[in-house]
Amino acid sequence: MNTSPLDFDRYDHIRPILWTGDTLDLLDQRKLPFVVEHVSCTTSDEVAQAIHDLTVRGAPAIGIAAAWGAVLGARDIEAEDGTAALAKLEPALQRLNAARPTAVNLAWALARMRRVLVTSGADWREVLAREAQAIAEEDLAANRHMGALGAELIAPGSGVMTHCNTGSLATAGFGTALGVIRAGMAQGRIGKVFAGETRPWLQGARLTVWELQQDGIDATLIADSAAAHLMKTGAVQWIVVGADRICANGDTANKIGTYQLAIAARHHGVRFMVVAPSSTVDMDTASGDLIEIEQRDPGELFGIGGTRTVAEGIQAWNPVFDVTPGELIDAIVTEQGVVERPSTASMQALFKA
Ligand SMILES: CSC[C@H]1O[C@H](OP(=O)(O)O)[C@H](O)[C@@H]1O
Repeated sequence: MNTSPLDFDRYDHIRPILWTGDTLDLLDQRKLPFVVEHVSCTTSDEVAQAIHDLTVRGAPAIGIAAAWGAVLGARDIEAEDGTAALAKLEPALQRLNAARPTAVNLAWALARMRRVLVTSGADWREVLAREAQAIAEEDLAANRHMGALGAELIAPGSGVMTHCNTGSLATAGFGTALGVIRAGMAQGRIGKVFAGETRPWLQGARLTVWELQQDGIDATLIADSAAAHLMKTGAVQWIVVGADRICANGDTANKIGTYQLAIAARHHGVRFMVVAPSSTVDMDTASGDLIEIEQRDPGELFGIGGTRTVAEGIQAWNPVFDVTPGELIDAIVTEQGVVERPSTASMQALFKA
């Protein structure tokens, strides 16, 4: 097994969020992998729209984008201190917060921006920009640390499957679940990586296998419906996924399809790991049944790659997240530590201490 320190720079080839000092340039993830194009936002409402449209997506990434959106929203505000500035900025923050309901990182980032504003004086504008930068830098550091913590749980020669996209495209870099896979591959712990296509938006097929290909990691793409069959073959020892909101009892909201992966994993003796920074932990929400699950346009189910595949007049139901109960999760890996067999007690031991 390779125990040399990870060369993190080699994973820095993809940056979905670029603050130019004047605009927020977002890699348009709706067009990847074939079109690599940025959308340049100059206002907070343009950032809110980009989050809603999944131009930028991924729980940590939308928190970071919203923080920079707050900086853009403050640009035209005149105020003698941060409290006065917040009073004028609040409507824009509300519109950013309304962009998507499930990932707690969005509200968490905006709450951080409010907190620094109310304690700022005349330099509130610089303080706000520094806080947005800090949120991004802390996320990258957290991902690199979680990579090591999560990889340590994986026995050498393991097969790993992941779902959706949790890489550099969904974060400030390196990724959460994909960071564990990157670290595990580099250490020789992981023999094979499988990625679920993740219908209907295809984050796995369009983003994850493309990200790993940039690293020189050959991931095997599978249809979402092939996952349980793959586990039955014994090729997979861990399912490693990200999260959008982790509740006080360990219940975890993540991309639709995660819950059935956890059920199949438990049935087949495959272990289940959730990897997410503490900005995704919501100790104020007691359990998963209290999480608002985003519903998106049913039309996303009517075609693929711009080609319609469903007859006109068909009904569709398109929740884009589901909730995996804590008892189906073997480990929740955060930068603050690992919660094994998550429960209210084990979560409080780490996050309420
Ligand atoms: C580290 S990303 C976490 C989470 O966000 C993704 O959702 P979306 O692509 O809709 O923003 C997915 O659920 C990932 O697991």
